[in-house]
Amino acid sequence: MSLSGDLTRAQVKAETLIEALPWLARFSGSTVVVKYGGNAMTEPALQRAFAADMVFLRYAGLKPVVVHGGGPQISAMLGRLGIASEFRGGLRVTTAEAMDVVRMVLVGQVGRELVGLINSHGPFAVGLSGEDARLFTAVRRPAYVDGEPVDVGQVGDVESVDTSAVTDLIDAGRIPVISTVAPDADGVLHNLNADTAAAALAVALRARKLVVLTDVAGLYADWPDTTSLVSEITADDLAKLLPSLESGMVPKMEACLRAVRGGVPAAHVVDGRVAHSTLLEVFTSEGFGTMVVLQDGMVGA
Ligand SMILES: Nc1ncnc2c1ncn2[C@@H]1O[C@H](COP(=O)(O)OP(=O)(O)O)[C@@H](O)[C@H]1O
Ligand SMILES: CC(=O)N[C@@H](CCC(=O)OP(=O)(O)O)C(=O)O
Repeated sequence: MSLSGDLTRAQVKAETLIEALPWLARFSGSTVVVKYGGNAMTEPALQRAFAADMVFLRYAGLKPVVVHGGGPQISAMLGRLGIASEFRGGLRVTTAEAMDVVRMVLVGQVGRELVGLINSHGPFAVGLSGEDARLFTAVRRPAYVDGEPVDVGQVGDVESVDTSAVTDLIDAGRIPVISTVAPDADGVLHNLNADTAAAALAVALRARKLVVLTDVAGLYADWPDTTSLVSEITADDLAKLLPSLESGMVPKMEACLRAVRGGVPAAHVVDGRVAHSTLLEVFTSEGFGTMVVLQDGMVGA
């Protein structure tokens, strides 16, 4: 490499770093709720990149809170145990038997693995489930298929959030890592869709952003037409689009809508197949994926 080539590369690196400056200034001190899911959760190099991103955010003065999914891991374990599972309207039909497996996999496996990855960088991550310190209280929810409600068993929506355990950890400089199982008011455990729970938590924490990782580039207005990627959409336009969306995108986009209507300035769906997608979203001028805002012209998201 020539001296001028080295200088050019150094300048590109410096420009990349300096591009983050206005975003560091804007978001330092802010709480960001990140839903970890999709490929980022199953591919080892992407898992490590995600964990590094959370620690980067923390050192940059942001307050990351991670809510993790685990649908593929739950399905794999149910399969190994010979328990059938089925999705309706994007939600897993959860019998009492399946609920035991959901809790075991989310709290005991996926949550623990992510805590370990983050903690390879320092003593930051502490795992919680929705059961801890009454973080989430669930209420049974139906799924909707062709506009009709269908019973999906022990599946919950978030009825209330007690943020105190999470804010205690944030105040201590930790990174909370949250598994989405929660009791209802009678103590019956429910399976919460992780996108839904992340949105409810972002609202309760008055987060600055909700970032949802998935395994596509973002929301497509006309799925699977790849030219129809939406870079920004308002809550009202998203509400109109929701009935036409399929499967996993339904709870994800409902979650974004819930977040921005609940006061979170921006909700983003980003491509978890790309390493460091969270950093690209937070710290670069172009942003990344699909951004949902309450109204057009919302600045500073
Ligand atoms: N309009 C749409 N835009 C983007 N993806 C869509 C759309 N409709 C359906 N999908 C599907 O939804 C999937 C994301 O949902 P899901 O698999 O549940 O995500 P995750 O595992 O990240 O929670 C995408 O991989 C895609 O196959
Ligand atoms: C009710 C419901 O469907 N719960 C989900 C919980 C995990 C989750 O949401 O995981 P992903 O984000 O990876 O899809 C499930 O059982 O699969």
